[in-house]
Formats: sequence, structure tokens, C-alpha cells
Amino acid sequence: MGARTGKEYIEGIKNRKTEVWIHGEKVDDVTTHPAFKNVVESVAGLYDLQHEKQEKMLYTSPTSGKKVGLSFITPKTKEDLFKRREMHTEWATFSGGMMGRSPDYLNTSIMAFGTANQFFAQEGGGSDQFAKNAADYYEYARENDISLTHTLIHPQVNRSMLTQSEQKDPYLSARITKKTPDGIIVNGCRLLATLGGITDEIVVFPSTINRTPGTIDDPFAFAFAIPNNTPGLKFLSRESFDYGKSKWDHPLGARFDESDAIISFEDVLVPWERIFVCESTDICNRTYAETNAVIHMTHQVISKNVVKTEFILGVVISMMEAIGIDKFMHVKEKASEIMVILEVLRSHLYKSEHNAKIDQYGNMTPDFEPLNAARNWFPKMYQRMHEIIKILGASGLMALPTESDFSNTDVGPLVHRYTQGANINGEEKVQLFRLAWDISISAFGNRQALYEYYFFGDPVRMSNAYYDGFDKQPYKDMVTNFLNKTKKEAGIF
Ligand SMILES: Cc1cc2nc3c(=O)[nH]c(=O)nc-3n(C[C@H](O)[C@H](O)[C@H](O)COP(=O)(O)OP(=O)(O)OC[C@H]3O[C@@H](n4cnc5c(N)ncnc54)[C@H](O)[C@@H]3O)c2cc1C
Ligand SMILES: O=C(O)Cc1ccc(O)c(O)c1
Repeated sequence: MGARTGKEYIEGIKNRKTEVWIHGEKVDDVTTHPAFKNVVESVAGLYDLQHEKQEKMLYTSPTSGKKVGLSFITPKTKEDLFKRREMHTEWATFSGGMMGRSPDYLNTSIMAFGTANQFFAQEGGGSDQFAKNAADYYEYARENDISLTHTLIHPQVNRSMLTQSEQKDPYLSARITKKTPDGIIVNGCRLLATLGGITDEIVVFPSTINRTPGTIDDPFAFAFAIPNNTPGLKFLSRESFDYGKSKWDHPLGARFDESDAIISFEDVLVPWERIFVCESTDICNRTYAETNAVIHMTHQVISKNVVKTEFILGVVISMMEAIGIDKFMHVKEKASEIMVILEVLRSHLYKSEHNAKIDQYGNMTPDFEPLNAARNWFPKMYQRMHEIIKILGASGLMALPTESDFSNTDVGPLVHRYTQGANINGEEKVQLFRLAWDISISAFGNRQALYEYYFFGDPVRMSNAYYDGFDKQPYKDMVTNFLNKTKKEAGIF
């Protein structure tokens, strides 16, 4: 098939008839349901963009010779990484970086699993069949341009219990309940699938963050990918933040609300050919790190976050000029904080690409150190950018008549006059500040802040993993050498 168009993506999910629930009802057709149709249209827009900018977005499949999405590329050179980043940038620009789960994010991980497929063959739970499955799945997803969601997290019942078997209900988190000649049977729940009901397939993998060393919880230790319409699979979506308002009133929420879903498994049969890990806590713990999937995913994330930061900077500078606060010292200081965040992110991305090396699987792999630092830092910086919009926007983030107020002949002229800015008319100012509101105040905006803080894992545990993995010795040696030298110079031997 090759790279799909928006129309093909929409037809695909329409025909799939995934079991999606929202607001207490089963969704008949996600492509027309008010909670999903606008974001479906946005995802379709991404697929169309692949064809509008083919040079930038597609490459030739090494197996079929067809044009396929560049996010699936097996990078062999630094130029491949630059090209892939430009592709990520193009898709991110479509939404101002507000779609965290544009399909390129997970496509990079499928590439990594597929090319590192021998990882899944190792002793202690792996098999040649699992390795073949990972290679085949990469080929299948790339050639058919499959859109994916993923779920890695156990339900938030009692986090003080380190394993799922210890929970008061050890059958709550999704686990293998039976093995049959056809595959495994899975029952229980997983969190949290963003874009859940509106993708083709779901990747059910272990957390990227290691479980506590030494804990074995094998019925919960698996990795597989299945179609969203597999019998017994339900997507229980959160309330929609697309309130069906005009895109002028809700410029982000009415277009990019990706939705998040709890995943329910009821006697779901996962065929053997779709399984990559089965009952191995040990392999699960190492999957993301040792296939380097997390590195390729982070390359997409930081590319996307550069765009998101550029977009927010643009909004903030426009707001400052709109209400004439752009000469105040503290205001410039706050905008400069965002400029610094942008330059730091760009530098991390640059270093990661320029220091890239061929890994053990033959892939040109970005340097993880700058990417890892950036993914530990940005979740906190995003909260600050969010705050800066509120500090600078003040009442302008609430004095926000709607499109229908402007078009009303009685109050339209009034609101147009009363909402004007320093060098901008009322309608233009409200449109700009509605965008700022949708980044910082609305349910959509606050979900973005939560997403950026948490989606890659709990920043506290991530920081501890970062600290533990950091090579600290050179810095300790530096200080020891310095102290030894001063001791010597002081005549103490
Ligand atoms: C908007 C959004 C979208 C998401 N999309 C996806 C998705 O598509 N796929 C997916 O798999 N996941 C997704 N996630 C889930 C995300 O990965 C988790 O939120 C994240 O890993 C943190 O886990 P948790 O939410 O269970 O928090 P918890 O682990 O429950 O943590 C809650 C609080 O308790 C503290 N805490 C808990 N346990 C410990 C501990 N052992 N030690 C120290 N402190 C602890 C944490 O620091 C935190 O402050 C999404 C999350 C959000 C918010
Ligand atoms: O691995 C974890 O524990 C959290 C995590 C990481 C990457 C993701 O994309 C995601 O949705 C969740």
C-alpha cells in the first residue's frame, strides 16, 4: 500500500469499528462522533501532508520500492537523521506541536524493535519466533502506514505495592490468564492510550522505566501489538475536551484533542505471531533501553518540542506587542526565558544528531546523553511556559467574547471596540488571546501541561534513573585531583 492519504486513514478506522466508549455510550463511528471527528480530521491532515510534501515526508521502501512514511526509516547516516527530524518538524508544525501522538512518535519505536529484532530472541524468555514477529511487524506497519497507540502503565491502584501480583486485586492489571496453541489470553486493564480509539492498532509494551530490580512479575510481563478491533478489547475514553465549539473559539481543543483511554482486555486472544515478549520481566525491563527505541522516540519528542516552544514563543511575543507590554523589563525577561528554552532544546537536538553513531543493530542512532537531559528538563520547563502565558495575559485571558458575540449586531460593535489592543483590533486580539487561553487555561491546555509533565514517565523516577545512570566518576576525580594538588601546594603530603 505505502504511505496513506487522510481519506485512506479515515476509511481504515471507520471500517475497523473499534469498541470505543465515551460519556457512557458506545461509539458507533469515531470518524463522525463529535468527540473524535475533529481530531480524526487533524490526523487525516497529517497523512495528507505526506503527499503534499512528498520530498520531505516520504522515502522509498527497501523491500517494496513503494513510497512510505519517513518516520519509519532505518537511519543509516546522519543525513537520514536530519531528514527524519525535518519530517517530524513538518508534522509538529501542523498543530503548533500540540499533537503529542502524531504517528511518527511510535513509528520510530516500531522501527527500532524491528531492526533490533534479535533482542527478542535471547535466552531467558525470548525466541526466534518473537524476533521474526518484531521484524515482520515493522515491515507490516511501514508498508501499510498503520497508525498506532500504545499502553505501558499498570492501573493506578496502590503504587506502594511494587508488583501487580501484590495488589489487593491481582487480576486488575492486564495479565496473561491462559496460553493456548493460538496465542495468549489477556484479561485486565492498562493505562493510558492517547489517540486510543482512533488508531488502527495498539502496542502493549512494558514501561520504559525499569521495575524494581529483583522483582519478578511474569504474568504481567509481555509485549505485543494487536488491531484495535480485536474481540474483547475496549477503549474507555475520558470526557472530550472538544466541546463542539467553533474552531475560532477553541482553536486547539476543537482540532487537536487527542483523547486518552483506559484499555480493557476481556479474554483477548493475542496470536503468537503478534507477540514480542512473553512472561519475562527481565526482557521487559531492558526492552526500550536495549533496542534503543527510547532514543529514537526521544529524537521525535525533542524535535516536536522545539516546534511547540517556537509556537508558544510566537504567541507570547504577539501578546506582548498586542497589549503594549513589550518594553517592560520583567516582561522581556519572561519572554527571554522561553527563548533560552528554545535554544537549549535546539542545541541538545543538534548535539544528539552530530554525535550520532552506528549502534549494534547497524542503525545511525542519536547520542542519547543530550536527548535524555532534554527529556528530563522539558517537562518542568513546559510548566513555566504555561505559567508565563498566564502571567502576561492576565484579564485578557478571560475578557474573551466568542465568535457569535462578534457577529451579533447589538453587542458585536461593542466587544470589537472594548477588546482592542495597542496595535490590533478587537477581533484580532481576541483571536490571539483565545489561542493563548487554549494553551494555558482551557481543559485542553491543562491536559497539555499534564501530558508534557508525565507522558514519558514520572519525572521524579526518571530523574533518579538519570542520576543512577550518569557517569559520575570523572567529576569526582576532577575534585579529588584538585584537592590533592592544593594539599601538595600547601606542603601536606
Ligand atoms: C495526558 C497523558 C497522556 C498519557 N498517554 C499515555 C499513553 O499514550 N500511553 C501510556 O502508556 N501512558 C500514557 N500516559 C501515562 C504516563 O506514562 C504516566 O502518567 C506516567 O508514567 C506516570 O505514571 P502514573 O500516571 O501512573 O503516576 P503514578 O505512578 O501513580 O504517580 C503519582 C504520584 O506518585 C508518585 N509515585 C508513585 N509511585 C512512586 C514510587 N514508586 N516512587 C516515588 N514516587 C512515586 C509520583 O512521583 C507521582 O507524583 C499518559 C499520561 C498523561 C497524563
Ligand atoms: O515508560 C513509562 O513508564 C512511561 C511512558 C513512556 C513513554 C510513553 O510514550 C508513554 O506513553 C509512557
